[in-house]
Amino acid sequence: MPTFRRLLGFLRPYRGTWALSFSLALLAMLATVTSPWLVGRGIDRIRDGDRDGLRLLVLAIALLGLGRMLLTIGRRLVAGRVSLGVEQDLRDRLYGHLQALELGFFDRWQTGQLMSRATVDLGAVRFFLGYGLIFIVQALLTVVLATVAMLVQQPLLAVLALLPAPLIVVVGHRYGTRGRPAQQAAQQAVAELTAAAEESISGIRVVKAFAAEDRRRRAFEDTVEHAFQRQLDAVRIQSAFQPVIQFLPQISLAIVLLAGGRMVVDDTITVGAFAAFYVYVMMLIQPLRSLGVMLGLAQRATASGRRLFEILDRAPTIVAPTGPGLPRTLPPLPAGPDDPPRGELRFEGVALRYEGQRRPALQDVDLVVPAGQRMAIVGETGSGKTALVQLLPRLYDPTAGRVLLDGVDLRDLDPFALRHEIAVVDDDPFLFTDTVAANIAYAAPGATREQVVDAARLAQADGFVRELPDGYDTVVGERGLTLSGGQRQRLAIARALLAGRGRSGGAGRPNDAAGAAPRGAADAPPDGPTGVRVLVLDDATSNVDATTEQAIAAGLETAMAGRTTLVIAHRLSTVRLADRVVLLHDGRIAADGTHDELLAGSERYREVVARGLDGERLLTPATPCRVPLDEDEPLPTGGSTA
Ligand SMILES: Nc1ncnc2c1ncn2[C@@H]1O[C@H](COP(=O)(O)OP(=O)(O)OP(=O)(O)O)[C@@H](O)[C@H]1O
Repeated sequence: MPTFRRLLGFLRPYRGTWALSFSLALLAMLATVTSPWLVGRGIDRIRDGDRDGLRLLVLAIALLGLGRMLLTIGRRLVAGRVSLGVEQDLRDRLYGHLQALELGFFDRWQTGQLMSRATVDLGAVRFFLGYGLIFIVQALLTVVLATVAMLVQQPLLAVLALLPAPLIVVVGHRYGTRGRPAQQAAQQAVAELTAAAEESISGIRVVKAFAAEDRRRRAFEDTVEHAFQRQLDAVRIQSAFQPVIQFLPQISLAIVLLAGGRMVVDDTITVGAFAAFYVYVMMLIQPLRSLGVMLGLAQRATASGRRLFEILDRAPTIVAPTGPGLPRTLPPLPAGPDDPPRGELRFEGVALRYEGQRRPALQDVDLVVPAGQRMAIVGETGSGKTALVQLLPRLYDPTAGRVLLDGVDLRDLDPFALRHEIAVVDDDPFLFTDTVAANIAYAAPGATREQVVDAARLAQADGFVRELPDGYDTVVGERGLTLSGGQRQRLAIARALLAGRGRSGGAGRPNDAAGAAPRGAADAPPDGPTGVRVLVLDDATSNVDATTEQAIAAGLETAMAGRTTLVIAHRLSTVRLADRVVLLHDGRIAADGTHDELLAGSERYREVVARGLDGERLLTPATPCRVPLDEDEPLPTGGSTA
């Protein structure tokens, strides 16, 4: 019941419209209930041979019918507005809420589950609130008004005719208690089906690559069978109850024919009164029957509502903090050469344990990354590299300790504002179904075409983009399936290069001026990206060949210049982009220093290099690297691990 009451809460903004709809329904029902009485009077006029009286009554019946028609048209229009309004509100609220929820929520929910709630459940709720509820009210009104009319005219006959009514209520109630759980189970099964289908389609490449179509199909057939059985359970209950609910009103008709017919024969009532009564009972049948259907609708809506509230009640955990002086803002970006550089990162006693995980992904992480430094993060798979960088845009909050950007605890910042300060290039970049240009300009919607092309050129994407059928206006498919992994990665780098542009309003690149960039800053074009303090590259060049990678590295050089950069590195060439290397092991910092220092001093680093860090290339002194390094800096060869 609380769910039902909460669902009614969605009608609150439409109280006025709903009241209008209700009033129109009431008037229409009054007209409906009056007409059998007029029909009865008309029949008596026929018996009496009263032509004028009959004509008048026919006119009244016709006018009443016309009025009812107009009222119903108005009521339907008004109810339609309510239904569509509720649907829109529900969609906005659910989508807005999903957007506000933190990443951790999506770790535990299947996409298909969320999709089915956003479509199937939302549809059930809006149909019930928009139409179902008014049908129920209308049906109840008809029952009440017709009952009153019958009681006023023939109390005894009315009581006899209404004898089966309590039975209908009892059966309806039983139907409710047994039908609701069955409906819920069926809906859950359909949601699982949707989730399974979604996963099969989005994972189609893996399915095909491992020739797992048959296995996948069999698993899917099991899910279909489960959904089929649950729906069959619901149908069985429906099949047993619905016909009974339909049959019971027929008993009333039989009683009226029997008892009322005798009264006419005995001259206790007129034929007209009997006819009117008969029409009243007929009038009751449809609402009583549809009440059963509507009960089912109400049940479904309540079950769906519960599933929607399960999401809506899940409060986002990563939100803008409230309290005196909160959320805080970051110190301004440098406006001139004398201003301090920005982008300093501090990890103080940081630990992160993902929900439901026993082992922490990060623990006791103490780290200071000075503004403008480029730090490579290396480590075996699962060592916590991604976990560490995910803390920066507050995709997750640390479970212990704190992370500070330019002296401000990230938890004191509005995550929305913070994310404008940090550009991330993922290792599996997601592209939206949109043009190449729009995908590049995703983080900077105000960027001009020139800026987009510029960023693409720097990311070595311009060449292949121009060869696409519509160049920058080519729409790339879902997840950019029409592009290769390397091409997607280059677009993602271009996107990061553009991030923050036009937001800070400052001309040029703010951090350059203070000389924070240890190298490369001087090579950057004067109209480079602005505003982003921290750049995170999650093995951003893992999908491209060596030649392209070197070219991208030159572009990255521009992006990194003057801003703090954290690079998750799997290869030597990526490590070479950095001033400093941090080695993670089991979520802890195992070594920290330059590549050469670590090679010389850390046994574990040497192991990681030899086993995982694309060892061959790292250990081969001949590995070419055209990243512009300072002339006096020797190329790291890594030979010492041999
Ligand atoms: N969303 C998540 N929910 C629960 N556990 C997670 C989640 N993401 C990562 N983990 C776990 O946390 C640990 C650290 O994972 P992380 O992704 O940071 O490793 P990584 O060093 O980036 O590995 P790789 O090089 O393979 O990408 C792993 O044990 C992983 O299983």
